[in-house]
Amino acid sequence: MLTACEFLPGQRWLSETQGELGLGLVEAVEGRHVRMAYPATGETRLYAMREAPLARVELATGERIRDRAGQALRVLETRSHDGLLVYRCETPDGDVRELPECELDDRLHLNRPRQRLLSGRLDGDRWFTLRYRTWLQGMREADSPILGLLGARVALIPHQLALAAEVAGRDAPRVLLADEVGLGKTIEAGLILHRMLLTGRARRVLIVTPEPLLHQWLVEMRRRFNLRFALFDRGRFEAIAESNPFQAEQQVLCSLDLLVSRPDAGRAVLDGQWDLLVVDEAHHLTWSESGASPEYALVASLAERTPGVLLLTATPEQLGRAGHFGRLRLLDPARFHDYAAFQDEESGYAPVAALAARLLDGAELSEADRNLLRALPGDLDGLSREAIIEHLVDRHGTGRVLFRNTRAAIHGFPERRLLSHALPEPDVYRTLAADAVARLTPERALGADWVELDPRIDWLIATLRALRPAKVLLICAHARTVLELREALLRRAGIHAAIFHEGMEIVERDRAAAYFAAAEDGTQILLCSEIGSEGRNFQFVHHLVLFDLPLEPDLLEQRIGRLDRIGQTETIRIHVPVLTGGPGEVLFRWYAEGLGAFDVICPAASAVFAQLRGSLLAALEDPARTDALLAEGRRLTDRIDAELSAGRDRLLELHSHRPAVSAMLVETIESVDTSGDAAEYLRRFWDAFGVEHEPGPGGSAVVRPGLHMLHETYPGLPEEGLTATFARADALVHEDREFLTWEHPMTRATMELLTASDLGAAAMTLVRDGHGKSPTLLLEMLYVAECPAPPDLQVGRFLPPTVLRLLLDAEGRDRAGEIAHDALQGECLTQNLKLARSVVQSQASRLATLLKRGEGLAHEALGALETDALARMQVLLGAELERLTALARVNPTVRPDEIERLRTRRESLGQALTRTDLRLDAVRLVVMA
Ligand SMILES: Nc1ncnc2c1ncn2[C@@H]1O[C@H](COP(=O)(O)OP(=O)(O)OP(=O)(O)O)[C@@H](O)[C@H]1O
Repeated sequence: MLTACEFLPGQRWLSETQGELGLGLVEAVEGRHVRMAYPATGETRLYAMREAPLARVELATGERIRDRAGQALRVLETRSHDGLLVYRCETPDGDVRELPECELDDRLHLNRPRQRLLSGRLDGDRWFTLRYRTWLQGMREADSPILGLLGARVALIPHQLALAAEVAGRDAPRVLLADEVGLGKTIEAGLILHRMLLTGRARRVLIVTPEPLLHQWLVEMRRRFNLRFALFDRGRFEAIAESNPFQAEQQVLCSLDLLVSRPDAGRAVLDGQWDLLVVDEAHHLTWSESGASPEYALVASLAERTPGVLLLTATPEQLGRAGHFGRLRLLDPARFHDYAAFQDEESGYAPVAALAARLLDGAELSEADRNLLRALPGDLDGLSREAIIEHLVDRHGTGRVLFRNTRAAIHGFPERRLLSHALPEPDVYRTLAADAVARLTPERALGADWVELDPRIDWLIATLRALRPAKVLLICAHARTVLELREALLRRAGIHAAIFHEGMEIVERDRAAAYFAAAEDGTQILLCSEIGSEGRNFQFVHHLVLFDLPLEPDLLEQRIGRLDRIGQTETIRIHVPVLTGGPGEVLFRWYAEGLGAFDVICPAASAVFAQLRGSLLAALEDPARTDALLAEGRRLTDRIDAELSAGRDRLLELHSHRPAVSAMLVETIESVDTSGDAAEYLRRFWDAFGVEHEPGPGGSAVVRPGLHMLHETYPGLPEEGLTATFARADALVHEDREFLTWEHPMTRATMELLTASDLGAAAMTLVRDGHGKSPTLLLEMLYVAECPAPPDLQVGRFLPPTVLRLLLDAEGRDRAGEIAHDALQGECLTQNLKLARSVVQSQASRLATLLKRGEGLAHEALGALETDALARMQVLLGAELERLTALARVNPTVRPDEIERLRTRRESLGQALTRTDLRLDAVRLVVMA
């Protein structure tokens, strides 16, 4: 609002005749004169107080402004102290601060649609239309099920989308993502955090990974989600002078090793005030009833003080069930406090899972099923089959905390083929190695000479030659073996190999991976140690050599998972050189015949291993026991497989993948992808703004800064320009092209640029509809209702910034329902200011009446909007609360604090939703002639 009042030094005023001077600042009052400084232009003016063409600047609640440092703010409240104004403002991050008026941005353009229209300061018609579309798009996104999922550069893989939507929809999710290796846990975590960031639910995010995976995460977050994480290694940690370096960044990626090995880093990270913690390869966090590793202890402390926690592991039971329990305990210590009780509980899931499965298959229910249904807590009578299944899945087991998708449930994965090669075990291996386990990697007992007598070397050379030019990944247990193998291949056969092991710096490893991946002059083989290759992506390779075999079945799965992952297009050939007659052969047969773990993933493997570990070790020492071991292994595998698929795993599978939900998500994203809306919006904006764009190769667009752009720069557009695509398929193939969607930072900055400025706030159009009578007027008004609230309340789900469009005819009737905005396209009168101004002058009093009438109508509509939003919020949160409370009675994985948070949220939302701001955002005069 601009008001008249007395002049005082420090006040801000605006020149009514020379708006281009920027905001004025009263420097001094000298007798009857006032001296006004205009810091934006460096000018000073002296005015006679009585006739100064100046208007006092007093901002209204809800106005978007900036301070001198450029920080974007929204006004929450205005207070006056001795004639000077202080604004209470909110930053986009939800922080609240005070801003004295003298700190206002000197270049502040006040968005005054009314004044602009009446003074004939008009923008092009297309800006008005863009403005309207921007608000409409914001409303569309607010409660969209695909928010955060749409803009990721990923193929639409159903189980990932459903999982991400479910987890990101929770208040402070704490879950273990345990999909089988290579099914996309990193992508799932990325989708979850992308949505949480876009909705404001998370701002400070910490990702902790093993050191070798740091760079891969950095790249995946950047290229797939446009998220720029700050990578903290030792150097960076030391280089930041702040007392807590982690406070310097909002999104941080760092290694668990750094946090554990440096006490100062560990302390600092605990003070980081994170909203969301992601821990990759969480099976490294070891726990047993008698103690925990330092890594575990650190993550436990972090998890205790961070509301959202995502733990990722493909092998949740690596190192046993106790470790698995320990990881669940990190997520919810209150629920998982007693290991024995946990084990008991798990054994009770089978009948419930069987019932859920029968319901799912549409089978007739037996009397026993019905009895079980009746015996289960909660009133299931009268519910549909789908609803009963949902209840069963939701209310039993670790369902809400643990997600595990399997290849068996997802389908469409390529096959694996085992190619074993029997080789004689050299005599010296038998005598030198300390015991049978040591003989599994016998070369370690010998010096570097082993390469001269080990038959696996010649076999490897011959195999590589036969497979040439196909790429081959070799994995073995030890880094030393990797180094010696490389040398032997070079010396004996002139074969260059890239290497990858835990002793290498991250940069060296990335270079090696790139050297191997290069299609033309890359190496044929990459030699990896066990740890060195964990979590890495090598799906472009189809041949895997297991130079030795690990004792732990989960490690075998991790190894095969380097190739057997999303994106693998061919049958995977697994080559195993087997040293016959010794423990190597026993272990090979154990995997091949006992567990059947080469051809497909063996879900029972870790449980069978835990039970038969002693027999396996005995057979390694004494191969004569092998047949008995294998028979026992097969029997146990079959039994556990059957139990798992009937019980725990079936429940897990039903809960981890909801086909109906994922189908809806895929369909919705595809329809937005194919609508071309975002492309059309951006192109219109670029044309209006002066950004150059032209068709590029293969349907792409080449975008460059134009010579006469409205502003000097355009957000996210480098001087040299960029190539962009609007097509998902194209974006997946051409990673060098920006994937422009509604969620891309460039699109979001464009939308912000429009709504935060006054572009298109006043416009005038001449529509010639040939009615032959004297011209008539229509006044189109866009009101925006905004509900100020901290971002984590997510008020936008119920009342997003909402545009109310009014179209008043000369008699003040609202015709918006009859005449759409798009139907009123005509001749923009911006170019003919003389005509525009004469229309305004001649209609000034009618316009004033219409504007007033519009305000009344908009306020009426606002009341309805608030009532409606409140009712929807009560219904939705009420149902969520009811569900959680009911769930808590039967399934203790629901944490009491979850329920409490939801309750508090409902209350705060109830208050916030009655404090909506309403303002006129834009106005357009349509002359019908
Ligand atoms: N939706 C997707 N679109 C495109 N690529 C994907 C998608 N999901 C996964 N991928 C690719 O598949 C591979 C495996 O994904 P990811 O690394 O997320 O799996 P993971 O389950 O974390 O694997 P690991 O168990 O080895 O840690 C990666 O190369 C990833 O980029």
